[in-house]
Amino acid sequence: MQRTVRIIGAPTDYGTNRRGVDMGPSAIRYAGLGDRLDESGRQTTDVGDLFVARTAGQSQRATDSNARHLEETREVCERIEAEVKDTVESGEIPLLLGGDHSVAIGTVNGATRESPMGAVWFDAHGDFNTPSTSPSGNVHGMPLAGLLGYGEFGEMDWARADGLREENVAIVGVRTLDEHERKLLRESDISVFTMSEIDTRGLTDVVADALATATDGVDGFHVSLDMDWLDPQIAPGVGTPVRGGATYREAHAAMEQVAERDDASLRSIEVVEVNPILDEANETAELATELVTSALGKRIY
Ligand SMILES: NC(=[NH2+])NCCC[C@H](N)C(=O)O
Ligand SMILES: [Mn+2]
Ligand SMILES: [Mn+2]
Repeated sequence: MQRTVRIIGAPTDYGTNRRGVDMGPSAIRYAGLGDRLDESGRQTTDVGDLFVARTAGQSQRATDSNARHLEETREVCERIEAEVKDTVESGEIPLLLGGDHSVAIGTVNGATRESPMGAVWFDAHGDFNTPSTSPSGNVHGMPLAGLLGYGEFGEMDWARADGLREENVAIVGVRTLDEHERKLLRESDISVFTMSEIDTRGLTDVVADALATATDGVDGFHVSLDMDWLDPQIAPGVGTPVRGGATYREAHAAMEQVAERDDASLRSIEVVEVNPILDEANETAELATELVTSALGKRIY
């Protein structure tokens, strides 16, 4: 029996200066997420959106600190953590809809339950800045460093997820890194699979390696799907697009490889960075819906 998927919205844009990504959960639901999953044979429940306090005013967030809105991000992530924890404890699979990528701090903290866990992070970026290395001050560029307790995050219990094992973390699709971020990643035990490696070895081999990394010696893994992993031509609705991303077919193939893993080992999944304001007729949200459905077991035949 396949486990039920619990859909949880986290409509936050506190982690980025480009606003609009807080509308991601609506756009993804509007694209038919619940129905698509039901049609594929997956049972679902949708608990709606978690509370995210609105701040009035500016069309873009300020750009004046090392880690902007960290306090608001903590609040949102603690709510996510509680809901995800409850989901995992009740035997369901949490499907978290972002929001910017800072939500991952909540999802992974809720999913680990102190038991060692791995993660596959599909992303154009490393998300491995710390407040002192970040060139932008955007927390969505920091969640992996936060979860692994790097830099200032070492002191932040709410961000660090002690169950996430660094040697079981794989990033897939990387094609841009900030200077200090690159250095810190090289010193870490994270496996980084760049877009160039995908070009030379092929996507299937790379994703097989990433999944092997994420599941080796642990009893569960998390999937973090940043929509900027994809090429901006097919996923234009993201705040930090980078040319040269995964194709439509590569992305589906990767998600099907995720689904081929034992259903019991998938601890949690999230899809983030869908920004409807930057999108074209909701195509990025539709693609997010398709990919998540593939990852949760939908097959062509
Ligand atoms: N989740 C994301 N889209 N992250 C983008 C991060 C971009 C850049 N590395 C930064 O720190 O600002
Ligand atoms: Mn990214
Ligand atoms: Mn990201």
